[in-house]
Amino acid sequence: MRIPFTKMHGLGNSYIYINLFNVTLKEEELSDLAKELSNPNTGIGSDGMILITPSQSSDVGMRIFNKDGSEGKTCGNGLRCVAKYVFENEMVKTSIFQIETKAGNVTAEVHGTTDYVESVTVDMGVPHLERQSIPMQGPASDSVISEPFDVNGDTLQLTAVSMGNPHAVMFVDDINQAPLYELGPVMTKDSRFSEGVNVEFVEIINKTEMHFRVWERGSGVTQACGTGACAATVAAILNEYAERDQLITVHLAGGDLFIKWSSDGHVWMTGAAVTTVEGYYNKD
Ligand SMILES: N[C@H](CCC[C@H](N)C(=O)O)C(=O)O
Repeated sequence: MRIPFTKMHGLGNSYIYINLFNVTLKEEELSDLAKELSNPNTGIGSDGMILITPSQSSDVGMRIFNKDGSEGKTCGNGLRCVAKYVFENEMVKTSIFQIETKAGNVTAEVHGTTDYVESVTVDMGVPHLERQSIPMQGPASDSVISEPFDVNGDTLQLTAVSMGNPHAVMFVDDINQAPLYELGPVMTKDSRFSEGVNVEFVEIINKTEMHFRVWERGSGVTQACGTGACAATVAAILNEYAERDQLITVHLAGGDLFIKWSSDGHVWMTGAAVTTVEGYYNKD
């Protein structure tokens, strides 16, 4: 079976995009297909697979699968690339439109033309802080803001934020010393996070800038994580390192994202989206 695909990335966080307006895939095959396409040796190579789907409630829908075949609920870098793709392919008629995700519908605005969309702004909605929304073990309505979290013999100060997917944010003095590889794989599977967690380390530079690194649930270390950058900005503001309504520059390994947690509660993310490959994948 020849499957048409587009490989795109947001700051180096790459996915293989399949447009289900043109292709039919079996639900039971999706997890294995994501693993297969993500494999750099026998597949195409990416952090996972993203499906562009018809939607009853929005202009289009998006589903994200991690490298290990697990399905996430949303994806910031993915949303920007989906917005670029559907606008450039004239699947939507306006530069502002809705995208349905498993974490709810979001509004995207593309910057550019149908010939070339350079960047995209997405209203990522309202973050959720209660343990039950992360989800995280403990009193359901409590939030977790710089709370002690014992792991691997260390006690870390952890802030938990859901952007529709779960994030554990820790602040460090030097991002280059962040224990990403030591703690990422352990925390992402810690039983206190019943659905796993995306693990982020942040070094505050000043009130409007931070360094950021991520170990993603289901994909490991990636170059960037859009929902993670949103979660890190919310965590920085909750810990009074930054302020609401300010545009925060998040320096990720793959580049910069511009995030604002506005006083109406919504988190706004702006950043690049790049198409690198279009082709056909020969599936046995
Ligand atoms: N890279 C994505 C996040 C994927 C999240 C996924 N790892 C999960 O929640 O399982 C982003 O740009 O937001």
